[in-house]
Amino acid sequence: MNITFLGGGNMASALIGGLLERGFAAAGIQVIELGAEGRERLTARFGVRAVAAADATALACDALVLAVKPQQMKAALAPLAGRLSNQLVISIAAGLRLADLGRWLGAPGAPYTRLVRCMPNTPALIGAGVTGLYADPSVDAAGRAAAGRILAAVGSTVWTDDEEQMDAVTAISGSGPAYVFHFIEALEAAGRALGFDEAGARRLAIDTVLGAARLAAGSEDAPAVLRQNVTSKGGTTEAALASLAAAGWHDELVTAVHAAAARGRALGAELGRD
Ligand SMILES: NC(=O)C1=CN([C@@H]2O[C@H](COP(=O)(O)OP(=O)(O)OC[C@H]3O[C@@H](n4cnc5c(N)ncnc54)[C@H](OP(=O)(O)O)[C@@H]3O)[C@@H](O)[C@H]2O)C=CC1
Ligand SMILES: O=C(O)[C@@H]1CCC=N1
Repeated sequence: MNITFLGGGNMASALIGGLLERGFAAAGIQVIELGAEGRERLTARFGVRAVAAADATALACDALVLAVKPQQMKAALAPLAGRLSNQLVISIAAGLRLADLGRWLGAPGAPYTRLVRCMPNTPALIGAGVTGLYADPSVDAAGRAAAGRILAAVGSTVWTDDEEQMDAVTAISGSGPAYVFHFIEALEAAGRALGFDEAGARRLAIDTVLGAARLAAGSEDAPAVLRQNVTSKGGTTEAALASLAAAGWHDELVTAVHAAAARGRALGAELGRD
């Protein structure tokens, strides 16, 4: 499979690194990247062909991965409009709907429909991402399998057959690493306040999150059961959880995820208007 990336920033680099590690050949990967520095970095790091604009060689691919910022997408797709034959187009952009991407990519009156919308996350950088995927109903099983293979190179995959759920995926797992990093920051700050130096507090915080996530991933017990296993009657955890409950922490996090999903929907509506 030959893959071309439109945009060669953070997420494209994560995906390319994962694909190469999984045995995809560098010769089968190209990147269309505006920045000269970015192009040099991509070629030096991955040995892939990087070009400033979509030439015929870049478009002679099986899959085109759209990896520019949502706000950059319409302008980035303009030079491609009406030039695609049957390439599978995979967007990783937050918010943007397939109908709008298809309109921007197609010829007048003939929207492009061989489209898959995905939402990976930054742990993809170390092959530990999770990606939600939604395919236009016209995409055949081979197209879905190809998209799944590309994203599986950087972690696990979860399909949905409802495009609206992609805003939920974005809010839960796309943005999710930021919530976890924020949690680590708070645990580290607490460690500092309780007398540890930065390195010690950070080690305790990060390894706690890492260990708990690995335990949850490998356990048949639900996270609530694992939490109860830590919580001794009349003990320290119970005191902390009571304090979190009084602060409404659980509900606040649910509200925050709703805010992210709403922002994804609004972004799609705003950017898709024209
Ligand atoms: N960051 C995250 O956690 C996640 C991001 N995403 C999505 O991934 C996409 C990419 O995000 P990210 O990698 O963080 O962004 P980056 O800004 O790191 O990468 C985008 C790249 O595209 C380049 N670019 C801009 N316009 C064009 C163009 N017309 N033609 C070619 N290249 C262009 C940019 O160059 P320049 O810098 O010069 O503008 C930049 O190098 C976004 O749509 C985002 O919603 C998805 C999941 C998680
Ligand atoms: O914050 C954002 O909009 C992007 C999408 C998911 C993670 N980062």
